[in-house]
This record gives sequence, C-alpha cells and structure tokens, in this order.
Amino acid sequence: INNGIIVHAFSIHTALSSRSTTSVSLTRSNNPLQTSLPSGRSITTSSLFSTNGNSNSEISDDSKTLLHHQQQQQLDWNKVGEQLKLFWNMAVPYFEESNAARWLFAGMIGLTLLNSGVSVLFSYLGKDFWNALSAKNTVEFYNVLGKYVGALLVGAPIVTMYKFQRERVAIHWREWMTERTLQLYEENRVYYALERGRQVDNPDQRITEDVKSFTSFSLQLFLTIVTSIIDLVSFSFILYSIYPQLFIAIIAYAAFGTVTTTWLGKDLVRLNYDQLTKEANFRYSLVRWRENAESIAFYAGEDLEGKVLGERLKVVVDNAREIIGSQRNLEFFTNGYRFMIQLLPVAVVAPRYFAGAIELGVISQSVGAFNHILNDLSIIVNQFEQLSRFSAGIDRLAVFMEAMQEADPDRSENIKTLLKLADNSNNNNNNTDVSSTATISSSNSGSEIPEFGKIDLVRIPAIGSAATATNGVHSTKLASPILLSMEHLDLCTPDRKRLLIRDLSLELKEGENLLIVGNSGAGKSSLLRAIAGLWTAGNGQIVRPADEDVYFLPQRPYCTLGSLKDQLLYPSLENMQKNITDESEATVGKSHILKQSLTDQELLEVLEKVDLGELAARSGDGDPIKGLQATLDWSNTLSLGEQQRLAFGRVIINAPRLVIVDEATSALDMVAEAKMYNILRDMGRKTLLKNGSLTSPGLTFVSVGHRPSLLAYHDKRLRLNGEDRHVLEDIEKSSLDAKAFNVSNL
Ligand SMILES: Nc1ncnc2c1ncn2[C@@H]1O[C@H](COP(=O)(O)OP(=O)(O)OP(=O)(O)O)[C@@H](O)[C@H]1O
Repeated sequence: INNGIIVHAFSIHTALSSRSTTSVSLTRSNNPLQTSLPSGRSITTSSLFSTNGNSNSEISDDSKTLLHHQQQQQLDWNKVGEQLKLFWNMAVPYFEESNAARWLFAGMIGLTLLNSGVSVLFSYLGKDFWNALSAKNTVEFYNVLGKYVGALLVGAPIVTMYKFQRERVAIHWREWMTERTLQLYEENRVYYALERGRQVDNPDQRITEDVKSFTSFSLQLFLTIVTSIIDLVSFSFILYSIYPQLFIAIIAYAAFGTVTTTWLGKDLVRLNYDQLTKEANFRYSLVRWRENAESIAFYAGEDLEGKVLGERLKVVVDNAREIIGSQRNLEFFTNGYRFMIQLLPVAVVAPRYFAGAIELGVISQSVGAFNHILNDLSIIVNQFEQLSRFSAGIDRLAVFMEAMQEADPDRSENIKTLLKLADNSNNNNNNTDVSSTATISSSNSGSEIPEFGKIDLVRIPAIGSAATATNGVHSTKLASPILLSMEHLDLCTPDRKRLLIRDLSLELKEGENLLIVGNSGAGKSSLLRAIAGLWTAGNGQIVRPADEDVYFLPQRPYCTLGSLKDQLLYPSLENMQKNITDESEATVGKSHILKQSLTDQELLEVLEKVDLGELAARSGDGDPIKGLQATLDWSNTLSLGEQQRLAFGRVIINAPRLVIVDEATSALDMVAEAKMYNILRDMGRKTLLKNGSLTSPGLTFVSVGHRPSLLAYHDKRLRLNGEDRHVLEDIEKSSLDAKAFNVSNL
C-alpha cells in the first residue's frame, strides 16, 4: 500500500508534465542531496516510517517515587515548562564545563549551517534541471548536470561530516555525563543508600540507557530545531516568491496536524515510560537468576523462577501491545498527513502551471520547499513518539539525580550544580575528620520513632604526628589509646521504625578485642553497619579510626571481577601500591592505597598463611606467579570457606588498625578458624622496641559470632538482648578452657 501511494504520487507528477517527462523516484530522506528531486524530503518523517522498534527499550522496577512519577506521565502542557527546565539543568553543565564540548558543538553548528546551505543549493539546481529537461534544452541540461556533479562533490562530504560530527558530540557528551553520574553514584556510598532506601528503580539502567538516549536524542532534537528554523527562513522565501497562497495553506495544515497528533498520542508518553520500567524488571529477573544459579539449582526453583519471568514478560508484552495500538491510531493520521504533503502543493500550484504561468521546474521546487517548511512546522507530528520517549527519559534521569542528591544531604540542592560540583567534591567521604556519611533515606511513612536523629560518626585521623608509623605498627610510651568508642548510642533501622539498641556506651582500647553476641535479629550486624557509617539513624556518637584504618570482613566476602591478585589486594588497586603519588591518589581515595608494597612472592606467602598456598599454582597450571594473574569467576569458583580465608589474606595485605569480623569464619572448621584468629592476634601483638618502649598493638578486632570457641580470642563481650537490654563484660580467660566449647556459655 505504501508503495502504491508512492506510485500514485508518481503518476500525478507525470500527468503534470504536458510533455513526456521522466519519472523519478520519491525519496524520504534528510539528505539534502536528494531534495532537489520533486519529492518529499524530511529530516523527521523518516522516523515515522521506521519500524518504531524501541531501541532504548529497557529499564526496571517498582517504588513509590516511581509510581508517583508514572502518574504524572500524561502529556500535560503544564509539565512541558517543567521538563524544559529539567532538560536545561541536565544539559547545560556539560557545555559550561567542558572546553572540548564547546569546540565539538561549534563544529557541529558550522556543519549544520553548511548542510542547510547544501539543501538550498540543490533546491535551485533541481529547479533548473527540471526546467531544462521539460524544455528539452540539451545544452542547458548538460550544463546543469555538470553543476550538479560539482555540487555533489562538495555537498556529499559536508553531509557525511555533518552526521559524523553529530555522533562525535553525542559520544563525548554521553561519556561526560555517564562519568559524572557514576561519580555521584559512588561517592559517599550513595549506591548503598539508594539500594536500601529503594528510592529509584534500576540505577544501572538509568546510568546506561537513559543517559545515552538523553544525550543522543537531545542533540538530534536540537539539530532538528536548528535546521527547521534555517529551513523555515530559506524555503519560506522560495515558496513565497512562487505563490503566497501556498504559505497560508502550509500554516493551516501544520497547525491542524500538530493539534491532532498531540491529542491522538496523549497516552504514548505514559506507555513509553512504563515500557522502559517493565523491560528492565524483566531483564533484572534474568540477571538475578544468573547470579543465584547454584542456589536456585539446589532448590530446583526453576519452575518458580520461570513463572516469575513469564509474568514479567507478559507485563512487558501487554504494555508493548498497548503501545503499538496507540501508535497505530497515531499513524493512521500521520501517514495520511505525510502523503498529503506530496499532493497539496501540487494541487494548489497546478492551475497556474496549466495556465502556462509557471514551468514544471517551479512545481518541483515548490513541492520541495513546501515539504521543507511543513516538516519544520510539524516537529511535534513527526517526532511525537520519540518526544514521548525522550520526555519519559528526562523524568527518569531527573528522579535519579534528585534521589542521589537526597541520599547525600551535603550535596548541592539542584541538579545543575550537582552535576557540576561532582568533580570538586571527589572523595570527600574519605576525609579522616568528622564527616557525615551516606544517609539512608527513610520513606517517612508509617510509625517513625520521632526522637531519633542522626548518629555522629567521628573518624580519628591516622596516626602520624604523635606516633611514628612503622609498617602499620606505631609506638607510644603512653597507655594504649582508645580505638573505638560509643557514647549513648541509640540505633534504629533505616526506616526509623524499630529501635535495635538503646543507650550503648563502650570504650575499646587498642589491642582489646570485642566479641558481640546475641540472638538472631538482635542487631549485631546493624551495629557493625553503624560503625561503618552505613546506618546513621539514631542518636549518640561513635568514634573510630579513619576509613583507611578499618577493614570489614563480611560473612560472604565479595569477589571482584579480576585476577587472583586483584582479589587479594581488594579494595586496593594493583597499581596503587606502585605509584601512590601520581594523580591516581586524587581519584581513588586513601583507603585504596596500600600501606605496604608487596612483591608477587610476598603475596604468595600471604596465600600460604591462610592455607591457600596451592590456589595460585592451581590457577596458573602449576605456575603460581602466573596464577596470581589468572582471572576467573572467583565467587563461583572458590568455596565459601576458601573465600573467607582469602578475606583474611586481604587483612594481612591491607594492614588496618581495626578489623570488623561479621561471622567471617562461619564456613570454617574450628582448626581453620583458630588459625585465622591467630593471624589477627599476631598482627595485634605488642613488640619491644630498642628504646625500651612497647609498640601499640597493630591490630584490634571486633567480631560478631555465635560459636563459643570465639570467646578465646576476645577480651570483652557485648551481649545484645534486644532494644535497651545489653550487657558488656570482660571475658575471664581462666574460665575459658573448661567452658569454651560449651554452647550455653554464650
Ligand atoms: N534495611 C532494613 N530496614 C529495616 N529493618 C532492617 C533492615 N535490615 C535489617 N533489618 C532488621 O534489623 C534487625 C537486625 O538485623 P541484624 O542484621 O543486625 O541482625 P543480627 O543480630 O545480625 O542477626 P543474625 O545473627 O541473624 O545475623 C532484624 O530484625 C532485621 O530484620
């Protein structure tokens, strides 16, 4: 049918020519080289005829904020101003900050102007071409043909470079914006706050797809508007000079098209927004399945997983069906609207042609000019679907930016400065002084406990002035200083609905190791989260060493993507130990700089100490040094016990002052557990210096655990019994031998 309409348009063209004119094909392209043909050109109509396959169709999940925004996702003209402001705030920082951006952009504008110039040039050449042809003026025909070829040689590279430059800007902008967003996401543990606070769905999707479509479509839209304005001015002159009445016809037709399209497509914005979310939910289920493949296989849970996936797929497909239904309704109109463009100007001008007032070339030129102008005036008609997706994308990005800002209250209050300041506030979470940390935003609904505020977390700067650092051990003649203290600590869950610990005060000197025990759910791990600064809801104060001096050993160690060596150094980076003075220090923060420089041989000794001596050789097919560089899927390759021992190896390498151990030996037998704790205790031993003074212990640890055997390695025990009941007591070493393995002792 589509072709039929084109053929029909052809025959009209042929009929217009009183002499036998050659038929030419109709093209729809934004390529100005083609616009001289008596056909419709369109920068934008091509998108209407594309398959509308949503290339950026993904994203995810469910949250209150999301629902709220979805409800707002109707095409609402009052919202347009708000959206424009959001767009401006997110787009401007790039051009204000990056010099390269301004140059690239200027190049693109220059090429856009040239591109439009080529359009106009070909419009005139086209007119002459058709006139010569219809007049059978051979000399003039070959003359125009020659000019045509010359113009092609100049025009073709311009058109090519114009597109290339546009893509260059899009990639550069995307890189800049993704880096900024990632920086905001990782700073001050915002990624953790967002995850726990469940403020936004699928940040991964927002950082990848939403940023990408934001930058590329913004440019496309901008260029469409610029070329439309240039076209409008240049072709209006042409058209007006041909026949002023055509001008009035165009304005009326474009206004009619815009109003009708907006009305027909009003549901598409919301549907596109939903589609992004639903696609991502579907994809996320598959990722979760992959990540938990073994557990699901043990449970034989594939039926259930398959059912969940099937349900999510159905939701995706149902929404997609609604979208194509809406698109169909919209396209009934837009396709007809577009084909009318071919006929309308010819119908208006034809009587003058039949009367002999104008030549065929003038008709051809008027069709071209009419098409240009109408397309310029019909941006909304032609781009409606893309605009609706773009609008949904702007909203998703803005919600994300706002959530990142809320997750870290010290940040600037508006998106524009947020994006700009991201660079300057780099790594401020690694300050050693008192600093606020990521706040878990609460949903602020339900029964919050009103009197609780924020726990004050004080990070003591690393020793350096009062005592001398020597390989992670410092000496002092004074009594051991306090390493960890809590004062009147009240700890709530992040939603502030439950009080887990009330009025806890304790002091832990260097070298004094603390064991935290209590029933499941009593708040043991939560207390560790508060020490880490992950949970801040409550009252009171926690004083502890700076981030670079604290190391956390969770029950399930995280294995990073990378080599065996990367696993050992984690979270330090390999090159950090080699060159800590270069610019990398500025970008990765102190806690990622190793305090000691270790050779591969020394790393192998560390593996030996944690009973993983053969792991390197095994991974390197017999060559342990090669094994250190081996990259495997470590979390699925190593057993949990091996991963836990590897984590103790990390402690040796990272040489912290305070280690927080959260059931980190749960997968080990008693002998291995003893070995790991003895490593920690050895690192904590005081040594006698030549001047007669004792060094302070190099390492202190706080453990959470259920096993009675753990008592032997600790000096104090904190028993949490829920809410305001807790007991802190010294562990009597003398009484341990007999009771150590008696469960009731805990
Ligand atoms: N993000 C959260 N929001 C609200 N409540 C939470 C959150 N995370 C954990 N909790 C609740 O806080 C309580 C304390 O959890 P925590 O992990 O500290 O227990 P635990 O004493 O370490 O238990 P276990 O010995 O089983 O590991 C639990 O009841 C848990 O359900």
